Amino acid sequence: MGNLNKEIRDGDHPDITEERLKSTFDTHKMAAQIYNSQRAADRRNEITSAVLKIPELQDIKPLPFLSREEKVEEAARKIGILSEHLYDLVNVNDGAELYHLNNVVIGGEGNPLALHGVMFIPVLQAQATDEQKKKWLYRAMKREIIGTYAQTEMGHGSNLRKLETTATYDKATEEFVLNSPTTTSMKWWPGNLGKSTNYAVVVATLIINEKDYGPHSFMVQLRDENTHKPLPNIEVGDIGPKMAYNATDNGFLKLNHLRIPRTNMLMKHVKVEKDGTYIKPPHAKMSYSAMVHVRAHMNNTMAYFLASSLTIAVRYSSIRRQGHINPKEPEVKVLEYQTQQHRLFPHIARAYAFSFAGAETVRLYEKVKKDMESGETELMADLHALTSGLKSVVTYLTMQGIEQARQSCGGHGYSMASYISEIYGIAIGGCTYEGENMVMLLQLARYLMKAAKAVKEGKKVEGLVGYLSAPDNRHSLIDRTPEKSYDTYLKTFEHIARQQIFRAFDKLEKMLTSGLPHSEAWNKCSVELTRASRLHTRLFIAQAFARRVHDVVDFHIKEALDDLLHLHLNYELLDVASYALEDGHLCGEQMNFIRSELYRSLGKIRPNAVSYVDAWELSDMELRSVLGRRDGHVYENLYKWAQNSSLNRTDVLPVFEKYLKPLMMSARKNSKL
Ligand SMILES: CCCCCCCCCCCCCCCCCCCC(=O)SCCNC(=O)CCNC(=O)[C@H](O)C(C)(C)COP(=O)(O)OP(=O)(O)OC[C@H]1O[C@@H](n2cnc3c(N)ncnc32)[C@H](O)[C@@H]1OP(=O)(O)O
Ligand SMILES: Cc1cc2nc3c(=O)[nH]c(=O)nc-3n(C[C@H](O)[C@H](O)[C@H](O)COP(=O)(O)OP(=O)(O)OC[C@H]3O[C@@H](n4cnc5c(N)ncnc54)[C@H](O)[C@@H]3O)c2cc1C
Repeated sequence: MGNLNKEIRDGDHPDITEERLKSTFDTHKMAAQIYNSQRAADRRNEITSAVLKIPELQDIKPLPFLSREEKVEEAARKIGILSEHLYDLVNVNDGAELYHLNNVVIGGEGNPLALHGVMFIPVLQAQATDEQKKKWLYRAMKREIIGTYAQTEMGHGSNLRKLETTATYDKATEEFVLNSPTTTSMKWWPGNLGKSTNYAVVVATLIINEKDYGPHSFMVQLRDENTHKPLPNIEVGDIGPKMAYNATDNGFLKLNHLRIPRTNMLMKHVKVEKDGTYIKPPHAKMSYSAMVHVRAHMNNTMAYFLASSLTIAVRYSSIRRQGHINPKEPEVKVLEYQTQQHRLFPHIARAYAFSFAGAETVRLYEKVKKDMESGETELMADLHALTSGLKSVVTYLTMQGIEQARQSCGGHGYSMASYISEIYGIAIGGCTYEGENMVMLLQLARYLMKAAKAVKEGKKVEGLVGYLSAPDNRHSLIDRTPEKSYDTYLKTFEHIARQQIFRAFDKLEKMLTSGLPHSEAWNKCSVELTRASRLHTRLFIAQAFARRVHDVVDFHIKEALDDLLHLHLNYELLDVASYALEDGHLCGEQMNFIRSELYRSLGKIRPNAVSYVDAWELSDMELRSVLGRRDGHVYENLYKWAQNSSLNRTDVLPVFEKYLKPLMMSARKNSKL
């Protein structure tokens, strides 16, 4: 039958092999749950193996030792080589395969085609007419041109309706005049805009006959296709180094009365006729599709970042020995400490939960995308609400989890040899991009307040907010029913979310009734509103996790996932318990029960800890972490890694003669006086 944990190899560190031998489930079958099919999990490993056979695709040296320019060049070099091998390595129509290939070969720090794949192509697919697709999309897919999505400006990102870049229609010439009138109107932030791309979909405020029609999308050629020089009336460049993600040239763009043909406006759903007549889209927010596309996929990318950090931390914790639990016995693996388990295991459960919630979200997204092609827009509001809440909650909790993973590695976690700080830097960008988290929580809150109003008016609501109409127990049944059921936990989460949604609703209503204008009342309630959104979203995540466990057929996988779900429900409930204690839905006795279940869960998870992270099947090449090495041989490789430091090229640095020697000489002279 072979080992259940598929990472076991001869010569590995015995401490990590010992962990893997304890596995109660087949890690490759678990990978099928994480990546949604056995075929997808197999393909990931096949792609990794194929990449390992191509020497030019390996990192020239560990990425933390590269300068920013070298990072940009290295990513571009690999993109060039990848293009030659692309069709042999992946199915280019499969986004998950492409994403995996990118993670293995290039990693998360970015590459010249990042925004091209993530936003430029999707926006053309969703918003270009057939004729426009022929002109740009097919060239973009063949990489004859490289594009990005240029929306955010120096002065405005969140509030799209106040973008300062204008696209003024000139009926006489049938052109739009694109202009950045102020410094703050410059596009600022778009990925790859700085140096890599030669085209961009620019989002600008449409003006026809002096009337403002709001943000619309326009295709703009930025650079000459042969020389790559910026075209006339265009100023473009890089915005400088960032916290992380520095292989990517996030850029600025100033448009100086640039004229583009009328047919460069993306017109699948919305139109400006030759005579300037404006024809509305079937839904006002259809042009926001590229953002929804990324938000819908972010749960999975965040789950991946979180799982990467945890793989590093859990593997390292299984070979790191420090201190004693029993003073008569040798030093223990730090993974034995309950505090270490409490620090890491709930985040493992979250990574799984985000992946399962992500799969459901992508399914809904695909449905809405298909509907939109035929002008059907009914589910757009549901998708917008769901993705707004999830992107905010998942990015925030991912941030917490990665930082805990880093701290759990002690001093070595702080070294770039762990690579966790880079993963952290990349992941936390997600709290900001695609809609600042508070802004997006407030978008979901609008949807929740509408649902709450409907319920108050005696109407029945369904779908994602159906629980607002469902019967509620005054007291939680956790620990009060003979059978062990997750339903009691989910009902408690429902109660908490429902109470908070109505609390925010009542507060808002009270202020409105007192005569406060809506926007002011909204602002004064906004902390309560964001709380409601978070609780609603955390309920959805827990439900998605439970739905997945319910559907699993394989006994051992189901059992292992069930343990994670149990940990998740107890940990998450403790995290938000104050809401349930407030109105007596939970009592002290139940809190004790939940706490003791949590501790019991940690013990249950412990033997499988390494296998839970191994099941993500993240290769050494994609983890880029000395601490997270599959074979557990950390210490000798830490020493090897440090040899890459340019400071070690000579024993004595020039700064010694220049500064340190004079400093010490003069100090010695002074002390002789
Ligand atoms: C497997 C495959 C591959 C793919 C992968 C993807 C992976 C991604 C991760 C990769 C990792 C690293 C790569 C990094 C890439 C970084 C990319 C970052 C790119 C960007 O950041 S682009 C810029 C993003 N900018 C924003 O998100 C701006 C945020 N602001 C807004 O979206 C809007 O301004 C806002 C807040 C929605 C408000 O819009 P506004 O028009 O002002 O509307 P109102 O507030 O008045 O609301 C009116 C009404 O409209 C509804 N609404 C709003 N938006 C939508 C929507 N999209 N759909 C449906 N309905 C919408 C809103 O709910 C209101 O409804 P009411 O009924 O309440 O009136
Ligand atoms: C790594 C990275 C990559 C990016 N890539 C791209 C890209 O490819 N293309 C692109 O166009 N853009 C890109 N962006 C820009 C990004 O989308 C914006 O920065 C983001 O949408 C946030 O907008 P902002 O910067 O205007 O934040 P601000 O809105 O200025 O946020 C500042 C603060 O104000 C608060 N705030 C703002 N409005 C409200 C409100 N209505 N209610 C309550 N609080 C509010 C926020 O919560 C926040 O605390 C990228 C950004 C990053 C960090």
